[in-house]
Amino acid sequence: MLEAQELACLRGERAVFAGLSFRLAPGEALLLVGANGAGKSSLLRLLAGLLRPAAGTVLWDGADTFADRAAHAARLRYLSHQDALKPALTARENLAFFAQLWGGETATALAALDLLPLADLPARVLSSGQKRRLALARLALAPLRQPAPLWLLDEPTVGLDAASVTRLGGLLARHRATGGMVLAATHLPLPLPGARELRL
Ligand SMILES: Nc1ncnc2c1ncn2[C@@H]1O[C@H](COP(=O)(O)OP(=O)(O)OP(=O)(O)O)[C@@H](O)[C@H]1O
Repeated sequence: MLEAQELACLRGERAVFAGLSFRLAPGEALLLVGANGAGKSSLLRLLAGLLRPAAGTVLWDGADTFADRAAHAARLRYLSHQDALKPALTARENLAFFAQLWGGETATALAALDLLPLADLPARVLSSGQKRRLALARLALAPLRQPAPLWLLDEPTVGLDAASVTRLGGLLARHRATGGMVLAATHLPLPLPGARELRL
């Protein structure tokens, strides 16, 4: 169970949000919506442990996530709005790096986002939607050794074609069916049936 209690966020000198509380149980999904600058990306960074709240706490099964940042990092996958790819490495090599860290099958993950035909191209030559698919393919590594129940996704569908959005929808559904949780910031429709909405 993830629980945010009375969170406040400061960026620079500016208060972005305050008094934010919510809970997320296994299998649930939360869509973060709101205007540009409302604080959606900031909230995801805060939940990922990359930014400290100005006030309030983030709890995992009742324990403060900042008390053991390594344990928290190991239970989550954070996809920022940047794709975080090494341009000189091929698509397969980019994913293999994360497979070594987390476990999971590179070929299976490539197939999940229909990237096998592009697997041996350097990431720098991929189109922007193809790069986004490669970033998302990390979610499909599905390692048994170190499963990550909490997925934090910042604008995951930007640049994706309709077929890729459907593939991502399948990935999200399978994750939730096995007790995974999803928090996604988006301005676009996202295939997350039954998701609650948190407006910032
Ligand atoms: N490193 C930073 N230093 C100072 N202010 C920042 C920093 N990062 C973000 N901000 C400010 O924090 C506020 C929230 O930004 P954030 O990126 O969380 O918004 P968002 O809701 O994700 O926006 P968008 O819909 O445009 O992606 C904005 O006003 C932004 O200018």
